[in-house]
Amino acid sequence: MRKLFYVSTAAFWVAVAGFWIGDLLSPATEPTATAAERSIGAAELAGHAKPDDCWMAIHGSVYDLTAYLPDHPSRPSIIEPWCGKEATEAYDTKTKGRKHSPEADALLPKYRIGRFVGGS
Ligand code: HEM
Repeated sequence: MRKLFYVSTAAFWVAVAGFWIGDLLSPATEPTATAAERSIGAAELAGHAKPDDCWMAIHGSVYDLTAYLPDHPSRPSIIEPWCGKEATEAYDTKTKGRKHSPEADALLPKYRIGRFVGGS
């Protein structure tokens, strides 16, 4: 009888320690990037239509290109009119039927600020 008492007491504390350690090891619940993604409509986009505050919607994403504009290789007058606008076609053609390079595509994620939910 005494043996049964010792064994069950030990089993109880092993179980308590197991739950405690399991809780410590489980990952903390943090909001995911997807949950935190901003949805941006055409009206909000249009509020950022200046070279010193320039957002564009390209292929369903919104980019804040303010910091990039001074580095863009074209004349400013070619890219700046697209600030605040849905600019997929301009991006895909450079306004003269030529695609941007893969290097240009690779720059985009750095400036992404959300998902475009407005019409084009
Ligand atoms: C949406 C409006 C845009 C227009 C109208 C536009 C237009 C142009 C033009 C005319 C050139 C120079 C001539 C040429 O290479 O053919 C150029 C080059 C370039 N643009 Fe844009 N651009 C736009 C947006 C962007 C964005 C958002 C990025 C990247 C964040 C970008 C990155 C580049 C790069 C890296 C080049 C050098 C050539 C290449 O890699 O294709 N552009 N763009």
